[in-house]
Amino acid sequence: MTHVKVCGIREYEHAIAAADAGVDALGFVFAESKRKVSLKQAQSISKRLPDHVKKIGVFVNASREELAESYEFAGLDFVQLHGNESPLFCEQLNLPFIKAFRIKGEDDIDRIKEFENASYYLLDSASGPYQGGNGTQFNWEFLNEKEVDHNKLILAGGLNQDNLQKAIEIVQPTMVDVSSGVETNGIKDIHKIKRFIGLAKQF
Ligand SMILES: O=C(O)c1ccccc1NCC(=O)[C@H](O)[C@H](O)COP(=O)(O)O
Repeated sequence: MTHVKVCGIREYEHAIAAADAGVDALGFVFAESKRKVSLKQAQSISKRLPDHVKKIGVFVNASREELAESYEFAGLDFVQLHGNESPLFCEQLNLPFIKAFRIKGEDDIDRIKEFENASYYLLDSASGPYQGGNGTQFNWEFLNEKEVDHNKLILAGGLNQDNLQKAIEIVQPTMVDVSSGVETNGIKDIHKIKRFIGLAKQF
């Protein structure tokens, strides 16, 4: 069964609806974004959620100090790194981390090898103006010839209820990540969240 992460959570009612529908992880964006939350907002949501739902903080080129403080303050289980964080920076972090990769071509997938101590690798699209959450898809076929540990693979980028089944069949990730695909007019939509989670759990 494929695990599900819903990213860009800003409201408790969306978080608890996702938790009740069986979500495995929720993402709080601390980087510059229309989905940005404060540490206090994230903490207030995070502490009311069940322990089995993993809380993930999303960052772009944050300092070690910011990552460590945010991890503690907001009760995070992982930090998710969407910037140019180097393998050395990640190795010395001493926090459970997910490294995000923006995939333009097959070669971008080879960079995963440099981050062996990542808990997960999140593959996202490179198209769109932001470092993540663009609602755009990359070519999943790029993974075809690659030796990647699928138990550590999170697929992101433009997923929605219409392309989810095909995405899971082609990529076989351990987890799928969605943000734009469960929004209506830029706001999380509880019906879409529930439908997406229910669908992912069938595969
Ligand atoms: O969601 C954002 O606004 C964001 C901004 C800056 C860095 C990362 C961001 N999101 C990270 C995620 O994990 C998203 O869920 C992922 O990029 C997929 O988003 P989408 O294509 O909208 O489903």
